[in-house]
Amino acid sequence: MTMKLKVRVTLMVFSVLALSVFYIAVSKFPLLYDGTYRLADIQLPGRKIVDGLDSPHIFTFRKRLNKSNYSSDNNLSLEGEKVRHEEERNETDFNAAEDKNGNGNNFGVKYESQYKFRRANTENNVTNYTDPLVDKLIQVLQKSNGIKFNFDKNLETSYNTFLRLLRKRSRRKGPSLPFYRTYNGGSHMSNWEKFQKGIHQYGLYVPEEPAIEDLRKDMSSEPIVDIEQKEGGTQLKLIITYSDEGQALFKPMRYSREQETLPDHFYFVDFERHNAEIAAFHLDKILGFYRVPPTIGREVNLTSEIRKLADTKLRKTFFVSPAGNVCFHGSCSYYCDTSHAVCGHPVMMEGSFATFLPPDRIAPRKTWRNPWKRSYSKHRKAYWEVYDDLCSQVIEKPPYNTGRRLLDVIDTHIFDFLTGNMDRHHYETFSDFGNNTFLLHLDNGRGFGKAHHDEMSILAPVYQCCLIRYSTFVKLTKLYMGPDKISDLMRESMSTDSINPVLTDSHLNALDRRVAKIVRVIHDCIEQSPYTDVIVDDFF
Ligand SMILES: Nc1ncnc2c1ncn2[C@@H]1O[C@H](COP(=O)(O)OP(=O)(O)OP(=O)(O)O)[C@@H](O)[C@H]1O
Ligand SMILES: [Mn+2]
Repeated sequence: MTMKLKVRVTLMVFSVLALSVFYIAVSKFPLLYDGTYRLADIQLPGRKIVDGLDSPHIFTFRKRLNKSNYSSDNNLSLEGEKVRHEEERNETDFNAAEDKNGNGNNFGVKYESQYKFRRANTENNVTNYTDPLVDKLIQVLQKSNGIKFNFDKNLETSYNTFLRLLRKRSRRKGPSLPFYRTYNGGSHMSNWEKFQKGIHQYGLYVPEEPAIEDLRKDMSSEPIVDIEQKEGGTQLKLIITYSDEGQALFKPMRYSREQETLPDHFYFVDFERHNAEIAAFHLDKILGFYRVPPTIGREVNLTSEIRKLADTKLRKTFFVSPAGNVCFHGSCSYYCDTSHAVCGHPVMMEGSFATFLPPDRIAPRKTWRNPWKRSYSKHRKAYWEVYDDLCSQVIEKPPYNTGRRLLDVIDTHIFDFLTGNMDRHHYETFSDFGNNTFLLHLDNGRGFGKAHHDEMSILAPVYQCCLIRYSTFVKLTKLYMGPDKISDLMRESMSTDSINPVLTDSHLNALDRRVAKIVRVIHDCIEQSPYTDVIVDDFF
């Protein structure tokens, strides 16, 4: 036999072998491969069917939209739009859609009804959430790819070790901001400078960087030397300057930890919670995202630390309430009048302090409209709340048609589902890093408002796209399986904050429950399509 013929025969034998292995795998695990799967076919049980984009139904709907002034969502103007809150104030119907009865369909509620959890270990107020279908998914994944999904082998491994091993396999650090590449801050670099210098293409910081913990300590102890009201935004915020010239964004405490969002309040009239901002930092870090600026809690003396440094305009808004507490309301576009004042007890007030990002001239940021933005109207639903095919439109358009962006938006929604934040109208990126960069998770104050309710609709990008980043999936599955639960990791991580306990036990417990629910949504997706189409690495 000639050499050429030998190669050919070997190749043929291999192909036959590979085909038979594939055939056996498919017949044994039908769950794992469904050759008929297309993105447009995604249909979760109990939810309204939306056929492909060419469906006459959708077509008629589009026409109706185009005739009206609802069209903003339809054009998918996804780039660079500035944050606008006119929607809230004027209740215009930006990004809105209406079903035939004028109510919209809340898929989240329908989705909810399908969950049946088995609760175990209810001692010490601790609840484990298990779902037999999630357990089955984990077994199936392990059988089909024991290297990628080696959960049983890691059964005893702590979550933090698991995270470290996972990070070893991925890009950990990218290039830093151009301004900081050559900057070495002279003889002494403060921790906030080290933080800013450490911002890189794939995250705000790396967890190994000691300056992050030191910066958090600085923010809770450094004397405050200047304050200024933050322009823009809807709620009162102050820019704090410390004696080492570092700056932080201060959000005052309005609620006690136990105060839940009022049942009749929409997400867009809910006050922000300072503890939600702090908890969001810890949650983001535990999830290995590193997309929330380091944030701490601190008690300030309203008279000697704030009023003393206020300019005349801000000082005029300070007063003593009938209860004898020092209050102020500042001036802003929305919640800044006597009836929305924030008050100390009697002069001390808790707040959240988030490290300031580098200013625009050093690190300009780009603001993007979230494709799954809500309607910000009490009468209307957003398009994606009524129809299920938004993802197939988004996935066609830059920057979602390539690179990491869509997976990042899905991560953001998973993060928001865990905190219960429905207020992700926009997100920001650093312009210098282009499109292949992480999304900043700023403005998390509307999370942790309802401990006993899980808002499934926040997961819409997950169940409408049926996509999740591999690393996010295995982290959540690890948290589901233990031994470390997300509630315990959060409790531990937040224990050093000076306003500890940051979250009530009910909110911590909710995190465990929500982790199980996310993995269950992924199970439902994999029931419809091959797991390799659902659990993906950065793609395209
Ligand atoms: N850590 C930070 N450093 C620098 N700028 C920040 C930081 N956090 C937030 N910002 C900026 O401040 C603006 C307002 O902050 P935030 O969104 O938290 O307040 P808000 O009152 O909820 O605003 P909005 O009503 O627009 O949602 C944001 O658009 C963001 O660009
Ligand atoms: Mn906001």
